Amino acid sequence: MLLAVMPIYTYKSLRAAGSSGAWFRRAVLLRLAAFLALSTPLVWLAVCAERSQLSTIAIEQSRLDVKNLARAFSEEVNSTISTVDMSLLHLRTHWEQGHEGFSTQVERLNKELHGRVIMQVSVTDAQGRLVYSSARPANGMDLSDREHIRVHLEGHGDVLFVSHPVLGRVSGQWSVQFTRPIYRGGRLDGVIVASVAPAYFSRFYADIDLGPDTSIALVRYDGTVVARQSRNGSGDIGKVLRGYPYYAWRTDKTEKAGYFQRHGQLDGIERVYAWRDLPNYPLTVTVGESLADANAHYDKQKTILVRTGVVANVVLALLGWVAIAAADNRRRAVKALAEAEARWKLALNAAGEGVWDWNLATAMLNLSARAQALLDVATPAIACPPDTLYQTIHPEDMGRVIRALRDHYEGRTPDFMAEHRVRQRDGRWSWILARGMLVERAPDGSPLRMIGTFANIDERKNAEEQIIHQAHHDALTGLPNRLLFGDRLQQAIRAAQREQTRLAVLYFDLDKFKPVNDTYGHAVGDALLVEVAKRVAGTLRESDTLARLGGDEFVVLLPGCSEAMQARLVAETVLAQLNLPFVADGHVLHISGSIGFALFPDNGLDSEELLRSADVAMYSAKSTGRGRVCGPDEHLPVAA
Ligand SMILES: Nc1nc2c(ncn2[C@@H]2O[C@H](COP(=O)(O)OP(=O)(O)OP(=O)(O)O)[C@@H](O)[C@H]2O)c(=O)[nH]1
Repeated sequence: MLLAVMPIYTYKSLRAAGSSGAWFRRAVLLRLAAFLALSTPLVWLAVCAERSQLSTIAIEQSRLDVKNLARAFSEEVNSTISTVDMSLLHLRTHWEQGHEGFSTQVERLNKELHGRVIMQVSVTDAQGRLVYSSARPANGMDLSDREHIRVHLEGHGDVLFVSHPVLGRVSGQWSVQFTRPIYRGGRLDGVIVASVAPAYFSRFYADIDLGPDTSIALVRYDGTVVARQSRNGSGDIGKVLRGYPYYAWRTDKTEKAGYFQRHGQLDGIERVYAWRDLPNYPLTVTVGESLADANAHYDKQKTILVRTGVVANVVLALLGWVAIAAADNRRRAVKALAEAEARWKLALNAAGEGVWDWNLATAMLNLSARAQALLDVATPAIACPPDTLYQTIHPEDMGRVIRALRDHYEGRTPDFMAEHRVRQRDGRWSWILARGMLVERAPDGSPLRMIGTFANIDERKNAEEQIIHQAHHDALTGLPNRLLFGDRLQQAIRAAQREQTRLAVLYFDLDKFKPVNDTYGHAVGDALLVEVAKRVAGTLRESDTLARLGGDEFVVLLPGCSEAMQARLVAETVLAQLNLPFVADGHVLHISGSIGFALFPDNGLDSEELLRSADVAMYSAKSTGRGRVCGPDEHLPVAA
């Protein structure tokens, strides 16, 4: 059958349709390339966005750091300058009260301040000539041209002045001059000068490692670098910075602190800067952390991010490859399935077979056009729960169908096959051969889906029935033959045994039949035999069986007959019919018959014995004159 050779595509077989070669198919590789061309930029866009986010965080963190440092630095520097200023005021008081013991005061003060700041102290007269120096003997040198002296000689009031850093000609050391005017009697009497090494202002940060490119500077109101802690060491002291936003303090006093980001003027390094004005002095502190240092804190995270991107890209590529290869496999399998389906449907249609697909989970039966015609249903999909099969299947076939289904479900048969009748819409029964096989089971093993075919077998069934009929019936009269009669007689005997009843058999042979044949021909003899069968059958009950054993011999089974009298009565009735004239093929014929009968169990305990008894009785009737009925007890006359 076609079903046996056609491929059955199940989910498993679809999966199996894929092969390792699928990975390297051109179509798969092209799709993978397209997938990667789309997904890779997305992955790296995400990585770049995250890296940029980290850079933003780095700069924000850096701003916070430099802001805090600028505040701390400004407080420290302010404290140092206050110390210097307080010391100047203290020494000025001494100087104003008299010059004696002034050197001692200076030494004592330096001792007290040791560790915080060490100052050299000088004093000029009202003309700017040096009258005292803690570093060397006063030689009356004219210092009136120096900015930090001149500013007081010009009279700008009692304010602290901070000078440009000056590189000592002899010492080679930088110093910054802090000066205040000296008054006597309300008039300018000179200038007191404290010289301080700029390193004092940034020493506090020498030990703080913010990164190699961090810059901490103290800048004068005109942009002059007073002190700077950077990779350049003290090399930048005295240089003038231009164009920085913190100059605004001179015009716009509202801004006292702020940020900016730029390339450093002194070393070209890009930094995040925080600046803050000293509250009481014309100085600004700046702290700058290089972007490279700020970002270095997040280098590890950035490296991890890049590695994550690489891993994500690889994983995405592999997953994409698997998914694309699987999709390609499935597409090919489905295509192969469609082609195969088309092929075998064509083959099945050509063979006149209908295809059915029964979903047991939804109880829906899908039918091809041919299957629909065979079942004689109006739609290609019908509800068909297993317990409604009896509505369409012939009751006599139902048990066989259910058994075949159960055998297949339980694995005893490789496929399902059953021949059964189905009811047509006009009420007729039509024979079909149903074949099928389970293609899907639930995880618990219960059947989910079956597919199969229907074929109409009416013709074969009719032929079979005809053969069976011919094997059991007499071709001339249509009566049961010896075989069928023997079968029915055995069944009747078994029933009589079970029910403790009796039955009778008549055995009769026509008298003077041969002359009919001889006189009118065989065809007339045949016609007479047919008429005899009809007439005798007409005298019997439906439950009786009239059979032709051959020639002009007939038997009758009387299942309900329990008395010899009854049997005799039936035999007499049959005989009366045989004695009546027959018309066969236009000829009026007169025959008769000799009838013997026997009873079960009286005259035989099985069919053969019983028939033999009836035959013997018939022979008695024949030999005692013909045209009569004889029972089993009526013996043959003793031969003369
Ligand atoms: N026409 C016809 N004749 C048959 C058929 N079968 C057997 N015969 C004939 O039927 C006759 C039966 O023989 P007998 O029963 O001895 O002949 P009979 O004349 O009835 O003799 P008795 O029974 O002694 O009265 C034979 O001539 C057979 O050839 C048949 O199917 N058709």
